[in-house]
Amino acid sequence: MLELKVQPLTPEAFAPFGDVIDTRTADYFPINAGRTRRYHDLAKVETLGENARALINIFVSQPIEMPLALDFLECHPLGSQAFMPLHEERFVVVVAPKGETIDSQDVRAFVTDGHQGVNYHAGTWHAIQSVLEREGRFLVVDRGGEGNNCLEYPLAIKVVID
Ligand SMILES: NC(=O)N[C@@H](O)C(=O)O
Ligand code: NI
Repeated sequence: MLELKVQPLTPEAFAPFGDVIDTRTADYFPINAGRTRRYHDLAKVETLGENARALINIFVSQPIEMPLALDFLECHPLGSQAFMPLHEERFVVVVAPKGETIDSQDVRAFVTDGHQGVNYHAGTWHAIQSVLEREGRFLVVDRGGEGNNCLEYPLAIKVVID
């Protein structure tokens, strides 16, 4: 079984897998007579295939127990998938590069700090949402449309936090 210890999420380390959504590291410009800071175009939304469209969702998830035991990773070949916590919830992110197969050497585990969201690029292998400590409410932006947009790859992983 592959055992991984989570590392703090950073945009650089996550770049091969997608985007980190974080107003603390993003540029903005003023709108609405200066009352609003627009943090603009923070992540690459991909909606591929027939009748593809962007979906706005809310996920309400029960917390996981650590160590986290995974028996598969999944991917969405036809679109990106973004998770943004609505109440500074922390969550565990396990990813592997897009591809037909997964090399265990390439799997990475991260933990967010409550201010961060993630956007998985189309095809990035990832664990299903794994929120820590308390029930989590997340804004989720992903892809709707025709075709199978959820593939699973069997892989046993134990994720530890420290
Ligand atoms: N299935 C679904 O909507 N969610 C998963 O893709 C996930 O990444 O949590
Ligand atoms: Ni997913």
